Amino acid sequence: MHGGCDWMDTNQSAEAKWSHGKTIPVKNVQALASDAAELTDEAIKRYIRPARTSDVVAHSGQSIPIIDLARLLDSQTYLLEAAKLKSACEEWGFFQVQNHGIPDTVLENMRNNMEHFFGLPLDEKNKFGQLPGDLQGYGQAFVESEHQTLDWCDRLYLVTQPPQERDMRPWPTTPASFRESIESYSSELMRVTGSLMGIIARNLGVELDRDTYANQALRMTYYPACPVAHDKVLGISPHSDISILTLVWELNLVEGLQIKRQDAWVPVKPHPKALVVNVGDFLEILTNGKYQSIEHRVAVNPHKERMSISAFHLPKYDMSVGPISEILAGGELKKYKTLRVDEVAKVVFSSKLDGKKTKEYAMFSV
Ligand SMILES: O=C(O)CCC(=O)C(=O)O
Ligand SMILES: [Fe+2]
Repeated sequence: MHGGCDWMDTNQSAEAKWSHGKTIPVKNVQALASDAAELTDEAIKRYIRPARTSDVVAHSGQSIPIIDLARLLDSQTYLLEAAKLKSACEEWGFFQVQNHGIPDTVLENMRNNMEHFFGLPLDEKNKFGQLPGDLQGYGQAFVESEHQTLDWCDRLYLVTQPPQERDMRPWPTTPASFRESIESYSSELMRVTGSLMGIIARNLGVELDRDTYANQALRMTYYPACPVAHDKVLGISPHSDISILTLVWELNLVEGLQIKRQDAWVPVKPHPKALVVNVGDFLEILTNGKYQSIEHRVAVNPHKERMSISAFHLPKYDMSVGPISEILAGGELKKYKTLRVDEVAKVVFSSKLDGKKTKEYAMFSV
């Protein structure tokens, strides 16, 4: 094949991969929230959740473990820090990573560009909006019905790695340095993920092919302040991530993320120098449940907007993932089916966020 045909083929295959998830378009939340007079009971009724008994927020001072990447990479301190990582994966499924080595300039550029982008007028942001049938771009996700409760956030979602999977159309060109910032941020996060996954594999006593975490997508989320009924509204519904590993940067340090632990919601305090890392569903499947993905959600703030970037690292889409035989103890049965990654993605990306969806789908029934 030559010239134009090559380009078309590449473009079509990127589109085909991402058209397997779908979402119903809904109103922009930032625009709704920006006009106090607009925030009538009628306007926000689609965001209001029925009260739930499991809504206890733990304020007992529990906080997720902190892992130091520099200590993990230093042979003098490796053993102790790797043991901490092992227990964080087994006992919590969530931890913070400090000393990740991402240059301050990379983080600052990304923060400035993201703030600038979300501050643009709606029609400017919509130039990079989702097209029908595509999840990438500026918009929303996980809306499967006209009746479901909606999340109080807007998102910019982009497939970033490997580079040949990129569709550049929804990558913003305003501000001018945004694409370059995304590129640098994305490769730094790939490096951190590679280091963590190397040690996670050693802790598990297995070899993990890099293809297992070769795909990366960034979800940049903007949660407007919610001056009315903020205690009945959520920024993101309870869910676990489909990924192998997710790395979240709470870039303006506003609280909101809460993780489910022993039936209470534990707030995660943003740390200025750390990334929040969580075990995803595919890592749970690979480890036959030794490491579990944890349900989490985001609460909204009545006065402050919140911004975060989630970097999802996933296996290549044409891979099949199931429990790794080498980590099954003698006689241990596989609890999860072996499924193609793109098939699981299709189910998860076309339905509303609702608890541990992948697990329901992938687990053998007992
Ligand atoms: O905003 C956050 O802190 C977390 C967002 C999240 O859970 C997600 O994007 O899957
Ligand atoms: Fe998440």
